[in-house]
Amino acid sequence: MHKPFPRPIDKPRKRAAAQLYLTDTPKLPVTIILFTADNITAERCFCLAPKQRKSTKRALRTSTLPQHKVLTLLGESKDSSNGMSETRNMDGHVANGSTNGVRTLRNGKRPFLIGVSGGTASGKSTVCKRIMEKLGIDNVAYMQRQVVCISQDSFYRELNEEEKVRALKGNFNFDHPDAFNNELLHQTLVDILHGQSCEIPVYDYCTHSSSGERFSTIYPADVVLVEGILVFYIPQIRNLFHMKLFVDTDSDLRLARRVLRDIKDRGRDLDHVLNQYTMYVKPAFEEFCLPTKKFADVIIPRGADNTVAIDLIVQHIKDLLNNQVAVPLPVSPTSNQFSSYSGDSSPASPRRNPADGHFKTPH
Ligand SMILES: Nc1ncnc2c1ncn2[C@@H]1O[C@H](COP(=O)(O)OP(=O)(O)O)[C@@H](O)[C@H]1O
Ligand SMILES: O=c1ccn([C@@H]2O[C@H](COP(=O)(O)O)[C@@H](O)[C@H]2O)c(=O)[nH]1
Repeated sequence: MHKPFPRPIDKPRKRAAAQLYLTDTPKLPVTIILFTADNITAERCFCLAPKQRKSTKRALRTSTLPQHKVLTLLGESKDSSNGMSETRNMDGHVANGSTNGVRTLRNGKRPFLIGVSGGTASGKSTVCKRIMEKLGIDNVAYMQRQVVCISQDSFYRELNEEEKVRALKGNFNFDHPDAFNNELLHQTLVDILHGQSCEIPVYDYCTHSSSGERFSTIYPADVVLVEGILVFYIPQIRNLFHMKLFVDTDSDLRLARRVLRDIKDRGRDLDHVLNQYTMYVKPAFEEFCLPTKKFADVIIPRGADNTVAIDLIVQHIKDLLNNQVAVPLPVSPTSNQFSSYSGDSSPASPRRNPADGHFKTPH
């Protein structure tokens, strides 16, 4: 359970710099993150009218007020008793029921990012699902989950008309690193590491596209699982993970599972699945996915059948959540043309990867 909020300020000299993250959708709550000298200390959601957003942003830009002052300025109710304080808008109205506050991070620490890779239909999603089940997360409301899971598939890039026609015929290579919007995935993970809520596109395998209108919100969580065939391929993305898992399942079994799944869930027929598999999926697995196995910290043979491996990982996550494991900094990209993750608050010095600095597919 996280502590009641606003928390008592134990050290008066600690000042909070507040940062306001605005979403483009006016109806969505804005997220305000309070930083102190050592780390993110709290994150709150507020529903503000557009005008209020502007003035609040201006007021907060240079703020070095103590936390409770910042929250007063924002109109937060002070009489929270259950750790999920009411969030009020600037007029003092309850914004959205009583449990709409986004949870604060585990003692203000940065989230722990776990990458889960492996070939198609190796069981990546199933392994993540088992981990969540064993942690009992699936019974917890989305906003309050300590562990969340996202898929690289949400970050497939938009296709042009000609590519769409080819995709519908099974003639597009969805297993090549360039099929993804890697910049967006990278930026999303950087935002997650900074404790921000993120919106990720909802991908439709039948139309091979994200609608552009449907998003799912990822709320700040202590542990974030990121699964996908190529999450370890791009160094800037790979280096953001604190822990890397590779699900290693026999390729015949993967093909058999893929055939059944793609026909049942992804609107394909047998010809389509087999053509795509032989033409693109298998060669790309060998060229791009399999070579990234060497980056894994833990290889999970037989995927979700490997209950011993899953139990060990679950135990590690539990220890993390109970603060019994020191969280290392992920490798920080030195220079990046898209965004930067500055893990500047940790004393640990980041490991550097000589391949960093160029955000493109390393052919
Ligand atoms: N251990 C398992 N035993 C039986 N079926 C499984 C197992 N793991 C995964 N599957 C099935 O195989 C298919 C692919 O699994 P999934 O977890 O979606 O793989 P990935 O995320 O790696 O593509 C799904 O239909 C899933 O239900
Ligand atoms: O529009 C699409 C997008 C992706 N695919 C295939 O999906 C897999 C990756 O997902 P897994 O869950 O890891 O299997 C990849 O092999 C693509 O070929 C697709 O067919 N159509």
